[in-house]
Amino acid sequence: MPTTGTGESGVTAPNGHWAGTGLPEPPRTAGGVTLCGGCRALGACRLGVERERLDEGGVARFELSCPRSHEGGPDVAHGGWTAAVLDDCLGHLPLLHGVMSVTAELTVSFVKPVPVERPLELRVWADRREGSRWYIAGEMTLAPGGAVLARASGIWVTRDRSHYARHAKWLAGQVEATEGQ
Ligand SMILES: CCCCCCCC(=O)SCCNC(=O)CCNC(=O)[C@H](O)C(C)(C)COP(=O)(O)OP(=O)(O)OC[C@H]1O[C@@H](n2cnc3c(N)ncnc32)[C@H](O)[C@@H]1OP(=O)(O)O
Repeated sequence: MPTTGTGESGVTAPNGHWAGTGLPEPPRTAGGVTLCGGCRALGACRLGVERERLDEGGVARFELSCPRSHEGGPDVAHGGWTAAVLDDCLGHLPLLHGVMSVTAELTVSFVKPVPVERPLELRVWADRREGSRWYIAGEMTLAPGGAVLARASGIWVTRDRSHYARHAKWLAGQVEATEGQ
């Protein structure tokens, strides 16, 4: 992934394009975390993902912790945080292969309460690929000891650059149709 250097925030400014999409590469933090639209202004992942990498076996590994701002019950994560971070990290597996995709289905098992502000790990792998569909699974564990806290699996569908333009066109059509009512 070509880059133009690292700014003061540690976020690497991209100058390349995702293979096959024509879309600009998203920026990455010093920890290698690809930033989505909402996190770019902050220069950090708001879900608390600190590091990400692809290991030799093709498994994506993440270091993270649940920020206090996502506390649900006392000292434990809101389930919405757990689902969101699993969606985000599972979707980063195609990204780490230079492929853009969107979540089509996601199933989450909440195995144990997730403590806030504790080091966590997440492993993500592809069970199989069929055409444009990636069948991805992952497991969140407590960093010391490796107790499983949550599991997720789902389907990601690869997209090309027309995805968002197509959406904008579809939305404009919906708005136009309701304005005429
Ligand atoms: C770091 C940067 C990260 C950036 C990536 C972030 C990734 C995410 O956040 S993903 C967000 C959550 N997921 C989504 O928004 C996906 C929404 N769903 C979809 O786009 C589609 O259902 C999708 C692509 C999964 C379906 O794919 P596929 O199964 O191949 O079905 P396909 O036959 O092409 O389309 C199914 C329906 O969706 C519609 N559709 C597909 N793509 C689009 C689109 N871009 N715009 C509008 N409608 C669309 C089709 O027209 C069709 O509609 P209908 O049933 O009425 O004919």
